Amino acid sequence: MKLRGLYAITDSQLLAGGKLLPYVEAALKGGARLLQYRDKSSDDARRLREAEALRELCARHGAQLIINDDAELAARLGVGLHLGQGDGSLAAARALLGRKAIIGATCHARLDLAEQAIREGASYVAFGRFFDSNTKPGAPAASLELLAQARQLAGLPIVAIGGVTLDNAPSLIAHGASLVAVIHALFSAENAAEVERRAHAFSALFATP
Ligand SMILES: Cc1ncc(COP(=O)(O)OP(=O)(O)O)c(N)n1
Ligand SMILES: Cc1nc(C(=O)O)sc1CCOP(=O)(O)O
Ligand SMILES: [Mg+2]
Repeated sequence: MKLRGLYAITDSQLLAGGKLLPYVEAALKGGARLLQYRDKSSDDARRLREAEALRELCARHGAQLIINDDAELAARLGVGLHLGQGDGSLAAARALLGRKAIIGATCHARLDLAEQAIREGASYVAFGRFFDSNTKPGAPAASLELLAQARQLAGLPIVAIGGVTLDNAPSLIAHGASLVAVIHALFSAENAAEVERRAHAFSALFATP
């Protein structure tokens, strides 16, 4: 599967109150190619239940589910994984999940971290944050020039994250981003129909002329 397009990431606050499944389904209908389940709680039973439901939705829409932080849950469901710098060994996760699994790595604004992630078996490398982020305002800042440099270095898909909106996503794509990862500008919508409209608009930015 070619990794290119909208990468939607869930948020426990924005999707509270029964919005998780309808809003995610809207994002998938709008063309999201990857969906990351990002839930920082320790309620393992709920996390398993929700991740299973998301796996089913992704399968129905031809998208890939990625679990944030939790290699064991990803292995249990047979889906992908995203690891940050403090989230455990990428090489160990690759051994656990097998060579076909999608495993992504946070590289902040550092090409050396991307080189290391590539050596350890990453499927994509993620850089950010590129703009002011509602979700993670304190994340280290990254520049558009970095994306162009990463393009030279990595034969892998490059994910851009952090404050991505419909207005600024074109600059990220022009500088080499293969996927744009979005939370607030996608899921802060008033209703599921608006999520779908936004997802369509993000996806259209990747359409080849
Ligand atoms: C696609 C993508 N890129 C970066 C991150 C951030 O990961 P991390 O630094 O581990 O921070 P948390 O998301 O775990 O708070 C991500 N989740 N997804
Ligand atoms: C989870 C995350 N990681 C980041 C990083 O820079 O590594 S920025 C971020 C939050 C992305 O959410 P929003 O689209 O609302 O800014
Ligand atoms: Mg993490």
